[in-house]
Amino acid sequence: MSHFVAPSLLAADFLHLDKAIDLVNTSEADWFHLDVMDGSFVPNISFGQFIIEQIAGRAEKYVDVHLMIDDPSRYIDSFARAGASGLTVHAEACTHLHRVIQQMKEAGVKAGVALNPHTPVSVLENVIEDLDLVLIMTVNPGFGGQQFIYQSIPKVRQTAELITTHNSRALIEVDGGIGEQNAAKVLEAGARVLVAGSSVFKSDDPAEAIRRLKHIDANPVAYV
Ligand SMILES: O=C(CO)[C@@H](O)[C@H](O)COP(=O)(O)O
Repeated sequence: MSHFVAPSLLAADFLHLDKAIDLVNTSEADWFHLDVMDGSFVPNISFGQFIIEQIAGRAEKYVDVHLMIDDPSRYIDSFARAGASGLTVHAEACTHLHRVIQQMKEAGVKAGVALNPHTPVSVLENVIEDLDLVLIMTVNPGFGGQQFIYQSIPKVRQTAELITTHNSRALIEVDGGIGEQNAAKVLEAGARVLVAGSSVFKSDDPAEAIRRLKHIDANPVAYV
């Protein structure tokens, strides 16, 4: 099964977001990845529903929205209405994670859960069957351009095992410090979605950077 490439617009030039959107639309990228930060769950503040609505209105591909916000249950419906195809909440930000997953499904979007680097995969044991996506953070969330944490690779493998054991359809997404130097390794561990911010938008040729990530040579483990 081939993998998906999801450029993160956080690393794009915000004065020319239209160009970044057109680039993703016309490139070999599969998804848009949009990072919502609230200045509380993570130190930075990025953008919210109104910007996402505009991006989604121009996007011709799957719109993957990563909510790095406290108590995301308050905003599931409004992000779904803004045009998200899928929403991902942080396990660490939800007191009632099972309920929030049901809320995403009821809102008609794909349901994802993200785990920070310190959070064990075992927190997903009782919800994995309901998930469409598991996002393994490969940096601490809140900033683009950080160093990939190599301990994430066995964690991706553990997640793939959990998915197989529970016969879940969830895809594994990796996010943070992803580029050509580590893409094969995470894919071989079981990742199916590569989020890439700096390695795409800070490169001299973003479309070519996307193309190279899409054509990475790897021997992925078999699951889902
Ligand atoms: O969620 C986040 C950061 O919190 C990411 O989506 C980053 O935006 C990825 O950026 P790079 O590490 O690829 O620059």
